[in-house]
Amino acid sequence: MESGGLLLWALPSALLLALLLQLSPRLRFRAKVLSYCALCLMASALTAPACLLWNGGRTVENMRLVCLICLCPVHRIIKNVVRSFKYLYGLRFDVKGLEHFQVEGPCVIVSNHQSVLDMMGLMEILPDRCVQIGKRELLYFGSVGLIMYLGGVIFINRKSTSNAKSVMSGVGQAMTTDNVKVWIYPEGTRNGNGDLLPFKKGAFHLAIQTQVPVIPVVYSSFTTFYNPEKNLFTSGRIRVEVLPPIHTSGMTATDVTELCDTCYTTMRETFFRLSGTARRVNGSTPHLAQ
Ligand SMILES: CCCCCCCCCCCCCCCC(=O)SCCNC(=O)CCNC(=O)[C@H](O)C(C)(C)COP(=O)(O)OP(=O)(O)OC[C@H]1O[C@@H](n2cnc3c(N)ncnc32)[C@H](O)[C@@H]1OP(=O)(O)O
Ligand SMILES: CCCCCCCC/C=C\CCCCCCCC(=O)OC[C@@H](O)COP(=O)(O)O
Repeated sequence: MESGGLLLWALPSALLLALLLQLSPRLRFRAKVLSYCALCLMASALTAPACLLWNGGRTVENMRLVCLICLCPVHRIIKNVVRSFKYLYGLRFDVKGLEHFQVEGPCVIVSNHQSVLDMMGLMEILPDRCVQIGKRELLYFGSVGLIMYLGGVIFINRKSTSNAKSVMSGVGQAMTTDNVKVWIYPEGTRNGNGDLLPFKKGAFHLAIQTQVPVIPVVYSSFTTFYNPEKNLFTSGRIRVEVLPPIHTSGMTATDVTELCDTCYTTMRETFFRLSGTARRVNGSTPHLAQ
C-alpha cells in the first residue's frame, strides 16, 4: 500500500521534472552544470579515502596512484576518474604536442581557463608530478577541496599579492628540490568569452626565478558547446595544443614582462587558430577565420 502511494507521487513528479527540463533551456543548463558539480563532489568523496590510505596524506603522488579497484599499476586515480567524466557529457579532446612535456626536470605549464569544465581538459593531459595553483576559496568546496588538498594543489590568496608572492617563492624551492611541475592559469580567473584575458605575471616570475622552461598549453574555445549566457551545454570537441617549451635560462626579473607578452601573444594566436575564429578587433565579436 505504502509503495503504491510512493509511486503515485514519484511518477508524476518525475514526469513533471522531465517536462520542465524539456521546456526550460535555463533549467536544463543548470541541471547539467549541477550534475557536473555533484559528480565532482561524489567522485572526490569516494576517491579521497583511497588517497589517504595509499599515500597517507597530501602528496603529488596522489595524482598517479595505483588503482585499488583493478590493481593496474599505470592507472592514476584522480586523473582517471576525472578523465572518464567526458563520456557522460559527450566531450572529446583532440590533443597535439604532448611530446613537449618531455622536458628534463621541473617546468611551469601555463594554460587558458574557460570554465569549471577545464578540470576534464587538465586531467586529459596532466603530466606526472604536476601540481596546480588554485584560488584559496576552492579549499572550502567540500570533498572537491579535500581531493585538491590531497593531490597537492597549492592554494593562494589572489587578493593579497604579497601572500601569493611568498607562496609562489616556496613553490619555486619545492619545484627544484622535489622535481615537480607546476600548472598555472595565468588569466587568474575563468573566462569564457571567446578570447584570453591579459595574463598575470606570477607564472613568469616563478619560471625565471627557478630558471625552468615555460610550456604553454591552449584549449580551443568552448563557446560552440558551452555558453552560460545562451544556456548552452551540449556535446563538443575540444582541440588542445601543447606548445614548445620557452627556455628561461639566463633571464632575469627584467625579462618577466617580455616573457609574459610572448606567451600571451603566442597562446592567443593559437587559441584563435584552434577555435576557428579570427583575432578580436577592439573587443568586437571574433569573425570566422578565412
Ligand atoms: C576525483 C574528482 C576530482 C574533482 C576535480 C579535482 C581536480 C584537481 C585539480 C585542481 C586544479 C585547480 C585549478 C584551479 C584554478 C584556479 O583557481 S585559477 C585562479 C588562481 N590562480 C591564479 O591566480 C594564478 C595566476 N595568478 C598570478 O600568477 C598572479 O600574478 C598572482 C601571483 C596571484 C598575483 O596577482 P596580482 O597581484 O593580482 O597580479 P600581477 O599583476 O601579476 O602582480 C602584481 C605585481 O606583482 C608582481 N609579481 C607577481 N608575482 C610575483 C612573484 N612571484 N614574484 C615577484 N613579483 C611578482 C608583478 O610583476 C606585478 O608587478 P609589476 O610588474 O606590475 O610591477
Ligand atoms: C560542503 C560544502 C559544499 C560546497 C559545494 C560547492 C559546489 C561546487 C562543487 C564542485 C564543483 C566542481 C569544481 C571543480 C574544480 C573547479 C576549479 C575551478 O575551475 O575553479 C575556478 C577558479 O579556477 C577560478 O575561479 P573564478 O573564475 O575566479 O571564480
